[in-house]
Amino acid sequence: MSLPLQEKISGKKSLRRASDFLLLFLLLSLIFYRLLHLKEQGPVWALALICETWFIFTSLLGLNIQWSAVDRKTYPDRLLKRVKNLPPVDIFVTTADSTLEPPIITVNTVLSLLAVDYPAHKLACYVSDDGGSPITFYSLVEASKFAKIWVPFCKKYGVQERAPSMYFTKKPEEVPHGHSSDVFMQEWENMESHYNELSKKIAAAVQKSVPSNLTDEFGADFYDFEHGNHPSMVKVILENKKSDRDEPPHLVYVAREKRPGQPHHFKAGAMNVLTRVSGLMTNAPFLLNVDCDMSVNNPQVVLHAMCLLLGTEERESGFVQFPQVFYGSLKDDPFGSSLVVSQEVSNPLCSFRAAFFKMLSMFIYHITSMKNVR
Ligand SMILES: O=c1ccn([C@@H]2O[C@H](COP(=O)(O)OP(=O)(O)O[C@H]3O[C@H](CO)[C@@H](O)[C@H](O)[C@H]3O)[C@@H](O)[C@H]2O)c(=O)[nH]1
Ligand SMILES: [Mn+2]
Repeated sequence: MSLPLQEKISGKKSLRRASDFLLLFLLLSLIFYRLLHLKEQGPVWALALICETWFIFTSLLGLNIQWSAVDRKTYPDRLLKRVKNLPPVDIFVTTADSTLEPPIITVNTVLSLLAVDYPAHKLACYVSDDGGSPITFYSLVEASKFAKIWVPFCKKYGVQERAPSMYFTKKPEEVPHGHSSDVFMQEWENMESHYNELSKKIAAAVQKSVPSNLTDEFGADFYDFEHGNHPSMVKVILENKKSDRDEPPHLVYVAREKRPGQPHHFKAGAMNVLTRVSGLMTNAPFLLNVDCDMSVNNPQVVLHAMCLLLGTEERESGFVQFPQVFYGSLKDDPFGSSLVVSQEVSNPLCSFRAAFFKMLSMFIYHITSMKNVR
């Protein structure tokens, strides 16, 4: 019998459940106490009562979700042995404003995704640019040239952090197993200088606001692009022809049509367009959705997701949500902006970012909701 691709690990929950019950009991007693003295205390207590009731309601929802929470352990090595023909995955990256979301950030997100440990010809990365910005497009074209050396470097040395801006923040502490120190250091320095060059080119393009070499090679299409009023544009930046194992995946730039007065529905609208464009181009059965400022910090992320989506019992799963780790937050996170509690403890729901989806499940959902409407 073959070993499972994933295992559920249910920890001991009795202590946790007892403490949740105690907390709930205390909160309900508070509400009871407020109700008892509401008449004497007046409107301030009424307001407190409303707030506390809402708090208890949301706590109950959280309690409901975490009641039978389990940890899941996934086994990518078993997956690679068992599934010879891994399914294609379309990756969606959304960006909306080249000023608020500097292109170098989007570029790092895209590079980290292009370099994941998965057969490159099975991956296609679609970048939706709601800003319709030539700078973003230019940055992606430059990044695609860098990807041709970055992807093989990451795979050769088993780099863990595949967003170059993260990887080059410090010198490597050790030489990857089985490699010569001299050769590795030389390649590392070479790679770092190429990345610095890429960053400089992008910074210069941002400064000038129109990259000089956009005029001929690719710029022409952006000439009549007016912000918020332009036709749609789809450009294939990289095409993986399967000829070379180290070749990066497909990379496609998409700027959807925008017209004044037409609602564009923000990220949801961009995602809709991406499903249509990818449906015509690669039509993968799975998709991964990432915001432009999220890089991948585990190169096996797609394999881990596939362990959950391709198993037997897991056929029921429609999506796999990964937790997020935040960089650069304040020490001890006093404002809770890293969402540690909501992601890891109380609320493992789908946040529509850093999540894998099974296309078929969305399709089925669509059909069922259509039926309901009728
Ligand atoms: O018109 C738009 C607006 C936003 N985005 C993209 O959507 C993502 C999220 O938008 P952002 O403004 O960064 O919102 P956040 O608060 O950081 O994101 C959270 O909240 C959003 C809803 O407010 C969700 O859509 C996101 O998935 C979730 O990460 C980013 O990649 C944007 O580039 C677009 O593509 N088009
Ligand atoms: Mn954001």
